[in-house]
Amino acid sequence: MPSPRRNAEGRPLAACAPSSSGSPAHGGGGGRFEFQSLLSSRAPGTDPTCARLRASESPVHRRGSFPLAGAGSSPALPSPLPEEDRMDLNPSFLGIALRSLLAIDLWLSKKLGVCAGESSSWGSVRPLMKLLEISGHGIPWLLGTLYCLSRSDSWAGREVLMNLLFSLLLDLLLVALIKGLVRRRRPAHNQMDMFFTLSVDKYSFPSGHATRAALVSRFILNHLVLAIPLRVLVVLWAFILGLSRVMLGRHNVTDVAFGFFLGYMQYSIVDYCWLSPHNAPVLFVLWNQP
Ligand SMILES: CC(C)=CCC/C(C)=C/COP(=O)(O)O
Repeated sequence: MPSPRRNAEGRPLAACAPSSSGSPAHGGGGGRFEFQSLLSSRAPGTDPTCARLRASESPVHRRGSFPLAGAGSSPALPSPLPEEDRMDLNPSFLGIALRSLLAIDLWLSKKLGVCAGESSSWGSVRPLMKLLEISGHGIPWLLGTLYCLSRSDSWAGREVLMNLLFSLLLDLLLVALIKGLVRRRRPAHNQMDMFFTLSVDKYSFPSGHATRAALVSRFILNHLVLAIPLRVLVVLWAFILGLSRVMLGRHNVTDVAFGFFLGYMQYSIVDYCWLSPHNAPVLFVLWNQP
């Protein structure tokens, strides 16, 4: 005989989720996530699910809301809850895994945030980290690319720079979009003293510096002929820039990890949509106008 399901406090849920319900609670309900009850930190008194539960536990409510039982004939029969409530109460493996990952992320990010303030354990390195921050900021990269474009006198150079400009703009757009959608706050230990930010930059997921570092370094490695030591330096710069985001307390580790992934994928998009005088002649002709 299967053992009754249990809620987050280990209490059996058999009364709320009868096994005859078709068991949507195991994720069969159209692929819906089930971790709402795990992620919810609402006080019991304010949680509508809890309110419904308490009501269903009341004998008065039970009798009145289960007409098939007949008034007084089966007072112990539970009232069936709407399907979505039963699913909410069932902690899934995915929910537990996500919560654990989040806890590790927050713990590790706090540990690594050693330059988050002047008085932090590595506070003396903070100015250096802030210099690195500027090296991955969008403004110098955009201005630098525009300047080089204006100075470039070869078609090949102009093509590469035009695509770098397109990459940087695509990156800004995607990062702003995701930050606005996810709205994850920056770590509590971060000091918001960054150079030139947009309004979405109050959010931390994903790290814009990490996406830019991955995108630009992949771009450079693919389009610039560099000696091996310089190629290593480019990769090191990207990695240290990402690490410095966590050390400065600007980001959690997962913001940077996802940022690297996103930047890497962005380059694939740029490569796929590569702009050239053949497929985007207007751009190149316009740029050549006096
Ligand atoms: C205003 C422009 C052109 C870029 C903003 C660059 C910026 C401030 C990104 C935020 O980076 P993190 O998400 O790594 O903190």
